[in-house]
Amino acid sequence: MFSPVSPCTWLYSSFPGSLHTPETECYCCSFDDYKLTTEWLLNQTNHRPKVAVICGSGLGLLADGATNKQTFRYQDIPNFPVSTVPGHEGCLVFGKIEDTSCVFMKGHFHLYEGYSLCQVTFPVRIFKLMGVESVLVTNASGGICPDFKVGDIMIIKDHINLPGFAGQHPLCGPNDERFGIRFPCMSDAYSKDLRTLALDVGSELGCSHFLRSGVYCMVSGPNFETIAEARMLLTLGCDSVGMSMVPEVTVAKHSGLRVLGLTLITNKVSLDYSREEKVNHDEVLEICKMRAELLQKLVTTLIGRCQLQSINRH
Ligand SMILES: O=P(O)(O)O[C@@H]1C[C@H](O)[C@@H](CO)O1
Ligand code: HPA
Repeated sequence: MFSPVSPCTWLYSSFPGSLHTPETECYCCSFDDYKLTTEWLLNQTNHRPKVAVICGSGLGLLADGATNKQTFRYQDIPNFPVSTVPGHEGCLVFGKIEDTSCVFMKGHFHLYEGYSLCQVTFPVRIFKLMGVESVLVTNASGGICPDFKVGDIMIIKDHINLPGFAGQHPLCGPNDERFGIRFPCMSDAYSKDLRTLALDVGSELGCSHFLRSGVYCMVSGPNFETIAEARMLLTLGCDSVGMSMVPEVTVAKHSGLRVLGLTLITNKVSLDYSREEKVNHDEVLEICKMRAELLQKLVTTLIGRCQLQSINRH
């Protein structure tokens, strides 16, 4: 739709229009904001990523499988929000998986941190402008489906955008046709080819018994669900619930990126008033740590296989 911007030589000593300031609470990013950040990054790195991996809570280790790495802290990248949640390191890592040039977000942003959805999804449009074609989004979530176990990995086949129903939607506001159309179709947000590939790779790696497929629901957080809310989500057809991912997926799909979503079931959501266990973020991070190595293997194998099957190329 538009050609990637060429690298500029201008170096930033300050970041005019920075999104970090409190007065930009309801900030809506302009095309120039995206362009400025893209040009800055293209000027700082020789990597030209085709795949972006967004690492959710405690999953930054996914970047460790890459070679020839180059790292930027979010606070050093013009216009980038910064991570405020434990388990989100807050840096962008460029590197290679086999022959595929990738960019990893070690940590992403949430509505509950006080960021606007424009800020939450800001990196996705930067990736698009840099030439990325596929986005692999990962996060942690609670299992609603009674069959799910802690440690299961759910391949997302669809989502429910609960904040979107209440007007918290990343595509609200003027539509920029340079990114995508006003009314994008979301019925195929998660690429069928990539989901099939993930299942195949998972079975090759011997993890079929904890690989699931299902519907993810986003809530705003930051509190975990009440039992009545959890029961409502079960009735609505949700298999898991979390506090992220849907805005990034929506913006990625809007701009024609291919999407794969993987969510790690870190806890079972209470559906029963007699259940004693109480979920907390430390437990979420603990399960992420337990599964990180396997998820890393799954992600790196998938990226290598994508290249072989040319799934990255449209
Ligand atoms: O960034 P993700 O969605 O993986 O983080 C989950 C949701 C909350 O941020 C946090 C709750 O423990 O983990
Ligand atoms: O149970 C949960 N609910 C919402 N978000 C989550 N992220 C990890 N676990 C959960």
